[in-house]
Amino acid sequence: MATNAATIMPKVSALVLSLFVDLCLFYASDLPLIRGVFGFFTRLWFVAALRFVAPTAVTLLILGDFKPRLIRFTATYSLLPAVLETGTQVLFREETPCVQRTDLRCWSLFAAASAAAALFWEVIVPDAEESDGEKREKQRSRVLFMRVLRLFRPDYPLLLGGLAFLSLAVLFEMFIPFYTGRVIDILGGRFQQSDFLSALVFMGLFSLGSSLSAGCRGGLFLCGISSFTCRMKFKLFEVLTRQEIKFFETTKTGEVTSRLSRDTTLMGRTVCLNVNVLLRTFVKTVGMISLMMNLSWKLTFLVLMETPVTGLLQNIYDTHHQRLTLAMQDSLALSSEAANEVVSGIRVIRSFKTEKHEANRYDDRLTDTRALKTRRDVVGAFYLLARRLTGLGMQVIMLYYGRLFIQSGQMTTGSLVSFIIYQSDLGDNIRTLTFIFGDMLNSVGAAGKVFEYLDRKPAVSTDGKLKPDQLKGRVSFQSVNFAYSAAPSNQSKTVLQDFSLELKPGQMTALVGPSGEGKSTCVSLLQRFYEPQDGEILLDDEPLRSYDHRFLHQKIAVVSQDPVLFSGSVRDNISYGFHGCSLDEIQEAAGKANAHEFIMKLQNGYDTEVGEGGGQLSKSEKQRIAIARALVRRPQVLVLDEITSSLDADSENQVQQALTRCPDRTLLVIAHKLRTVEAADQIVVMGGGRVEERGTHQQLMERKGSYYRLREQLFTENA
Ligand SMILES: Nc1ncnc2c1ncn2[C@@H]1O[C@H](COP(=O)(O)OP(=O)(O)OP(=O)(O)O)[C@@H](O)[C@H]1O
Repeated sequence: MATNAATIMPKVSALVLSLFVDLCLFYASDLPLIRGVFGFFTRLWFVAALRFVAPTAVTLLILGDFKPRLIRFTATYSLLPAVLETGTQVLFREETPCVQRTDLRCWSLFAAASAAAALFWEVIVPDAEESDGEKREKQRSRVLFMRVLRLFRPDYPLLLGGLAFLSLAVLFEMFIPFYTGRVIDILGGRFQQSDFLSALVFMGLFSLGSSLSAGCRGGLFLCGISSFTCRMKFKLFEVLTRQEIKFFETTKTGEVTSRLSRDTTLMGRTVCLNVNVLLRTFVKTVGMISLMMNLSWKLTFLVLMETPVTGLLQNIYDTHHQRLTLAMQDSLALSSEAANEVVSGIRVIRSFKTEKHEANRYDDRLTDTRALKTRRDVVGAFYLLARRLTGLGMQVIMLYYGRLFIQSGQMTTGSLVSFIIYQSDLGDNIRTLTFIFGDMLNSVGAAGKVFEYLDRKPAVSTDGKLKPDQLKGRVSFQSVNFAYSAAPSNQSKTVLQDFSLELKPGQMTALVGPSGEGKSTCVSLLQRFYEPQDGEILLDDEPLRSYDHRFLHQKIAVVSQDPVLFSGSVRDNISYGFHGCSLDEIQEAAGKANAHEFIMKLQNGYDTEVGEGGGQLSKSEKQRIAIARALVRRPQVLVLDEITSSLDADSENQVQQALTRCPDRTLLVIAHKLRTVEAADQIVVMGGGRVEERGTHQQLMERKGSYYRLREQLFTENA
C-alpha cells in the first residue's frame, strides 16, 4: 500500500504541475505584451515550443525520465494549435476562433484531440516494451557500428573523397528541377532567347557536374569497400587458423566459410553504403526543403503533412521485412550447409547411393527459403501499394492547391513544376532519414558475427616463449585426465584417467591397446591440439605450453595414419612449414622415408604437383611423403600413429631401419602389427584410459597379463 502511494504521488504531482505550467503559458500567450513583441506566426510557434519544453522539463525533474508515449502526447498537444492555425491561415486565409481569444474550451479541445491521437497511435503501433536485453542489444549495435567505422581508418582518404563528391553530386542534382521550371516559365511567358539559352546552359552544366560527381563518388566508395573487405578477410582468416582444434570440430565448415566470404563483404558494404545514403539523403532533404520553401512555403507545409503517414507505413513494413529477412538468411545458411556436406562427403554418398535422398534434402531447404522469400515479397508489394496510394493522394491535393495559387498569382506554372519534381523525391528522402539510423544499426548484424570470431581467444594458448638450444626429448605424461568435452552438461566420457607415461630419448615406445582406448588422444595431447583437464605433460621437465609454438612443432613431429597433403609440388609438401631447407635435406629425408625412388620416377621429380589433397598419389606414396615431411625437420620426438598399415613390407623395413639409425631420438609408435611392436624398448598397454601394463615384448609375454591375453585382438597378424 505504502509502496503504491510512493510511486503514484510523484506521478500525480508531475501531472498537476505540468497542467498548471501549461495553462499559465496558454493564457500568457494571449497577453498584449507577447502579442506586441512577436509576429503572428512567430508567436504561434514560439508558444508551441515553450508548451512542449516546459511540461517536459517539469516531468523530467519530478520523475527523472520521460516515456516515449508521453513525449508523443506532449508533442501533439503543444504543436496542434500552431499547426491548425498555420494550416487555416495558409489554406483559407482566416483565423480560427481559438486564436482570437484564449478560451478554455479550445484548450480542452486540443487536449482531447491530442489524447485521441496518442491513443490511436498506442493501439495501432504500440511501443514494444524494451527489455534490458533489447537495450543491451541496441547498445551493442552502436558499439559494433563505431568499431566498423574505426576499422575503415586506412580507407578514410578514399571515403572522404567519396563524401566530397557525394555532396557535389547532390547539390548539382538539386538545381536541375529549378531550371526545368524556369525553362517552362520562359516557354509559357514572353519568350526571351538569352534567358532560355542561359537556363539551358545551366541545366546542362548542373547535369554534367552531377553525373561526373556521382560517378567519382561511386568509384571511390567501391574502392574503399573492397580494400576494407580484403583486409577483414585476411584478418579473420589469420584469427581462424589460430583457433584450437576443438573449435573446428564444433563449428560447421559452412558457417566458417560463410563468415569469411559473405559476412566480411556484407559488413563493409552495408555500413559504408548506409553512411553514404544517410549523408546523401540528409544534404538532399535540407537542400530540397529550402528550395521548396523558396518556391512556396505554404505548399511545402502541406506536403510535409504526409510524413507521419508514410512514417507509420514504413514502421510496419520494416518490422515485418526485417523478421522475414533474418529468417531467410538462416534458411539460406542451412541450404549452403547441406550443399557443403554433400560436396565434402561425396564418396560416402556415392557408396551408400544416397544421391536422391541428399538432393531431396537440399530441395526441402530451398523450398523453405522460397516460401520465406515469397512472404517477404508479398509484404513488400502491399507496402508499395499503400505508399503509392498515399503519394498519389498527396499529389492530387498538391495539384489542386497549386492551381489555386497560380490563379491567385502566388506561384508561376514553372515554379509548380519545379515544386512537383522536388516533392516526388522528398517523401522517400524523409522516410529514409527517419529509418536509416535503425537500419544502420541492424546492418551491423554481419559485423557482429565477424567480430565474434575476431575477438575469439583460442582455448589452447600458443604464446609460450621457451626455445632451448639443446633438447633431450624426454616426454612425461603426469597423472593426466582428459575428456573431449569438459562441460558438465556434455556426456562425453573421460578418455584418459590418471594417465602417466615416460618416453625416454633413444628409446622406442609402442603404445598398444584395443580400439578407442585413447592412443591417438595421447598423440593429440602431445601436439597440444587439446589441453588436459588435469595433470601435466612435460618435455624435458618443462610443461608443453611454455614452449614456443613453432619450436615445439619442429621438435615433436607426428605422422598420422591418414596424412593430409596440400596442393603444390612434392618438394613444397616435404618442406611444408619448414622454410629454408635445401633440396639435399629434402632428398635425404625422402630417402629415409623410402620415397626418393618413386618421387624420381614422377614426371617432374620433386617439382611434380600432387593435386588437391595429394589426390594424384597412392595412399602409400602419400604416407611416405608425410614421413619425409616429419623427418626433414630432424625432430627430437617422433610419433608414428599407425603409419605401417598403409605401407608395404619393403617400405616398412626401410623406414624402420632409417628410424632406428638415429639413436638420440625419442620414438613413440602406435601400431597394430606385432612385427613393429616387438622391436620396441618398452611396450605400454592401455586399458580404461590408464596404463595397464608395461615392459618389453618378452617380459609381457612371460607375465601372461592383458598383453598376452589380448594379443589376438591387438595385432592384425597372428602372433
Ligand atoms: N575429436 C573427438 N571428439 C570427441 N571424442 C573423441 C574425439 N576423438 C576421439 N574421441 C573418442 O575418444 C576415445 C579415444 O579415441 P582414440 O582415437 O584416442 O582411440 P584409439 O585408441 O587411438 O583408437 P584406434 O586404435 O581405433 O585409433 C574414443 O571413445 C573416441 O570415440
